[in-house]
Amino acid sequence: MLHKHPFEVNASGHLEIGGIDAMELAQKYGTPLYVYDVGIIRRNARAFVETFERLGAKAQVAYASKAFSAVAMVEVAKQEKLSLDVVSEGELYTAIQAGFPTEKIHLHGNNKSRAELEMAIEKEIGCIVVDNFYDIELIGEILEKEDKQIDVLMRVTPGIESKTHKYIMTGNEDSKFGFNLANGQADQGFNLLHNHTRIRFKGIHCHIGSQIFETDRFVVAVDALFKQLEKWKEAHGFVPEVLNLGGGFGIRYTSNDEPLPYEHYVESIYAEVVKQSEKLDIPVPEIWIEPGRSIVGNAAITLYTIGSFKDIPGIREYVSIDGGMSDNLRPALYEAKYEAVIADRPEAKQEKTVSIAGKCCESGDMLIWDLPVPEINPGDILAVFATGAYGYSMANNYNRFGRPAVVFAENGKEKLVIKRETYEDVVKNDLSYLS
Ligand SMILES: Cc1ncc(COP(=O)(O)O)c(C=O)c1O
Ligand SMILES: N[C@@H](CCCC[NH3+])C(=O)O
Repeated sequence: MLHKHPFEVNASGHLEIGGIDAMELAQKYGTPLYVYDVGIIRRNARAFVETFERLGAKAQVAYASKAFSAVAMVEVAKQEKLSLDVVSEGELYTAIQAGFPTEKIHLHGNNKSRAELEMAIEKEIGCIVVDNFYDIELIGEILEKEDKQIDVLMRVTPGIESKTHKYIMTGNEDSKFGFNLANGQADQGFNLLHNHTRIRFKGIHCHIGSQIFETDRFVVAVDALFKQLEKWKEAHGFVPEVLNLGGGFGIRYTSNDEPLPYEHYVESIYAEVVKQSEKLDIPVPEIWIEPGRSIVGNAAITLYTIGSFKDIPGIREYVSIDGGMSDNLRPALYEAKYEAVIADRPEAKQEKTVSIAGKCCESGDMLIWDLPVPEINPGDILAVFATGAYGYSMANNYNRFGRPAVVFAENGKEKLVIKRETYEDVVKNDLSYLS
């Protein structure tokens, strides 16, 4: 284990990913390169699925594919018997391309288009999570036109502040997502949904935020949902079939992060749902969760080649790599922190502290501030840990860089699963103005 990250060093003293030497991967596929250890993805998925099984809970673990959506990833999710959370037609299309069972797909989104909803209804996906009144109207219209029905959950905003970056809080009252519990919007939504002739209203959903390190926020969320359910039971006799507590389970980016074992979240959520169901005198509903980051986050490493150096004596030394905010937006967007090692000597004695700069034309394109490193030179391969979630999925073509390639490695075998974008790819939608 390197700095508490789940990777090993091989007999040559090199970093190893899924049983493959990181230096070989960099040489064969070039850099920047995302490499996933598929064994870690499976282990993460099983921690959730097997805990529900052990507890005897009826449950669905839906991988939130926004964290990393790709045909190969969806195939692994399918193998691991996960359900799938998608938030767009593109993610839904990816799932369908990967042959994912549509009845286990759940569609989210705070501004679902008619085309997205039509596709979801045409493909008869398992569930649409309605986010607002416009959703209900559009879904109703499409179902009427197509003479169909569909299962629906209502996303509610419980007014819970989670301890995380404000850009990734979602359960607080001032949020663009969901029907607020406090101001009566959830009641209005309920009135539209529960006697709808075509919408099969199954229950409620809430997602309090992302990268959360404590179970008590989830317990508070369960309590908030049950407070509302009690009102709906008394007034309308409503009994939910499903409660979806979203995702948000925190992972280790740096050695300062101390994530909880995933089992703890499942156990706490389940215990509270059972307790509250008994109190309300209803059968324990099916519990759904939507982990994204916690399935893929710690499973990938990004490999970069080190290039130029700039030493400002008494201030800092900048070391530039061949990627940056174009393949990992998180440091620029959330001041997210990462750790990294030099791939062919990950355990070498650290000699100095440098700051790792991306190559985009932005002062804010800094991947890691103040990273301890051994003696390093241009051409060295830098391996950044825990880049598996919201890395590739938020990659972009800023400065017209092509997006990196993605490789899956497992048990000493590797496979290219996303090709590197070429410059032809980058200009493929451009049309000449003059000819
Ligand atoms: C509705 C919903 N479900 C699931 C997730 C996945 O969250 P995470 O990747 O933190 O598990 C998100 C993202 O925050 C979300 O908005
Ligand atoms: N993209 C964010 C998380 C967003 C969660 C999706 N609702 C991150 O990298 O942390």
